[in-house]
Amino acid sequence: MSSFQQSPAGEHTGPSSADDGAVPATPDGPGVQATNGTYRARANGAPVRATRHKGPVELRRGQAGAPQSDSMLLDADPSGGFTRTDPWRVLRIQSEFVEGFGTLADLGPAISVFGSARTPRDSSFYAIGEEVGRRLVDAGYAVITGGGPGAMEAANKGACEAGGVSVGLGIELPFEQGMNEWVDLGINFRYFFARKTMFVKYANGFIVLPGGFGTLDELFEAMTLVQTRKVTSFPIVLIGVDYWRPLIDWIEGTLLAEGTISEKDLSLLQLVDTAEEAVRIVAATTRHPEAPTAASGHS
Ligand SMILES: C/C(=C\CNc1ncnc2c1ncn2[C@@H]1O[C@H](COP(=O)(O)O)[C@@H](O)[C@H]1O)CO
Repeated sequence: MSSFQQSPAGEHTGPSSADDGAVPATPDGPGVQATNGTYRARANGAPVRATRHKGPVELRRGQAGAPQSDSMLLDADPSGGFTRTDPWRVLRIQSEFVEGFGTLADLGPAISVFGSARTPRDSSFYAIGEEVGRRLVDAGYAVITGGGPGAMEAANKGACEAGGVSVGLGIELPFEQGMNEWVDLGINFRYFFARKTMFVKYANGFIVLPGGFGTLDELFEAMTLVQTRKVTSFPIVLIGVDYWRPLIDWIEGTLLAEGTISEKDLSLLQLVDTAEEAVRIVAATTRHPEAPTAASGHS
């Protein structure tokens, strides 16, 4: 038996030998799905009994047998393989931005505080982190951290205990840590880059405590964004002169000396030893905030 391929407009697009494959039940009689996904009518050319509409497209005879979008949506895909494809990931990434923007839009003035996930609770930098959180709240800022342990926990603790808005932007890691207990408004991210956007978009400046690769990554991203004027009026304050001095010396002695950065770029960083100085600098450099409270609504 022979059959023909037919476009939705009803033009014949060429012969084919068919009687193969599954025959979907359609309102107009049976059809056969071709390898290119179109449907062709059987040779006996079922008469047009109905026209199926699919958005702006009209489908008749065999073409009308194409599965409906709804039924494809509701059909279980036993493999679940599509969730490991890039188009699906794009949607997941988009959902992280939607969730982040939606949750943080009303946050008000905020400062992101970075620092090592490994800072012990009995360390002087943990105490300084707590004081930073507390002083930021007293100055009218919400405190945003990575929501993890160490310096992040310290800043969240200070902010929470001072009655401010304590935000944690957690990251999914192979070794599950969970959000520290001092986070009152937490969002978990799968993707570092989506999370990093939130640190910058919803903060008026950065305070950076001693840290490792993660902290350096966040610090250098912020410096690049300020250097390239992707963000403006964005103070970056490093706490811990002894810890950061060798890095600053290297930046000065090598990067500046070799001309890979300019004098102006170097001035992006401010180096201090106390929470008080750090908060004074960010407060002086950012617009004066209205004081948000922990009760501020976020939907
Ligand atoms: C490695 C350990 C815990 C990991 N947990 C983290 N949770 C949330 N955020 C994290 C975590 N680790 C790194 N970060 C981010 O990077 C910065 C700290 O990284 P560093 O390498 O420790 O300096 C921090 O600001 C977070 O945004 C505990 O063993």
